[in-house]
Amino acid sequence: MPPQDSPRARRAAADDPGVSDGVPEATSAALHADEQPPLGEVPVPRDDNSEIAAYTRDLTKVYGSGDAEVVALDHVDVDFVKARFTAVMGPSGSGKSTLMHCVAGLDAPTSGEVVIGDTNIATLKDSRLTELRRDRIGFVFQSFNLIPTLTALENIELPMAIAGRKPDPEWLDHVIDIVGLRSRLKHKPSQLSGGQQQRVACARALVGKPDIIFADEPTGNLDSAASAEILGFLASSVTDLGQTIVMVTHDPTAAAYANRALFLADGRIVADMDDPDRDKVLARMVELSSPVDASAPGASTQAAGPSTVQG
Ligand SMILES: Nc1ncnc2c1ncn2[C@@H]1O[C@H](COP(=O)(O)OP(=O)(O)OP(=O)(O)O)[C@@H](O)[C@H]1O
Repeated sequence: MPPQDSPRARRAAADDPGVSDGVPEATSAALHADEQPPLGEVPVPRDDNSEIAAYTRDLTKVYGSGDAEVVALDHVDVDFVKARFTAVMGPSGSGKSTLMHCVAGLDAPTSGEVVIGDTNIATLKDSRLTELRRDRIGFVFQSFNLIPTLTALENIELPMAIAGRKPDPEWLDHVIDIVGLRSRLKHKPSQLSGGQQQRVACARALVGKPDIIFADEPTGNLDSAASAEILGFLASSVTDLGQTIVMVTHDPTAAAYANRALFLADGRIVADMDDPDRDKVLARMVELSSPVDASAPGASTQAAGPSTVQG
């Protein structure tokens, strides 16, 4: 797995020339602290954002009003450090999709700041926001979202073609090789398996070298073998290419491919786990979805806490 993502390791990574070149080195692995804070105790945000791909401050999203009001995000502060793979987890309705949509500029916050690189997207006009999404953000969706009438290669090139840009041929070649699609480039999506279609979507996201890729349940429509392939590919694009990825998932096995798992409950971040593995993630999910029984052995005394988080 890629280098660990503890706050200390992340600070070290920020000073690491290997990371600032966009390719993380393994040096921060040794700095990983294996301890997880209890539920609700999460680190405060960093003040040095030099190596942060995206962050939010005081991000709040309220849907509806009056009796119908729903606070989907409740003053969320989170940093996504460059060249790291973050899984966003939490019970249904906890705010995962809303967080992703607000950070990706797909939905407007009610209040607060969302910054991609050095651009506060809350202040952008619609046309600039569309450009930013096209040029600096990659998306991978559960349903692949490929154009059925275009070949795999045309789908990969589409966002850049819309932007009137040509992909760097060497980089395009490299991406095609890493996703293993060379022999399928002329196939239409209907002639590809689900896993191959998702590889096309991953290549499409990677080819423009975005600041950050958002993956929304990328393995939700895949069998376990194809899921493992896609998750392994996403993880290696972080380790080998220095890509930053934020993935919303319900699946603890998928989260175990990430460097870090954030847990949302009621629109707040209530836990921040470095080096997630399936069992640790499952245990947190169980804690989050069951009422806390203080008399239970080993029960956490806090059900939820501050939504401030360091990336
Ligand atoms: N367009 C909307 N209008 C009103 N309420 C909404 C809207 N979108 C989301 N919500 C509400 O906001 C809260 C957070 O929803 P969100 O979809 O972000 O949760 P989630 O964690 O992604 O859920 P799931 O895991 O079920 O996809 C929920 O209570 C949801 O009902």
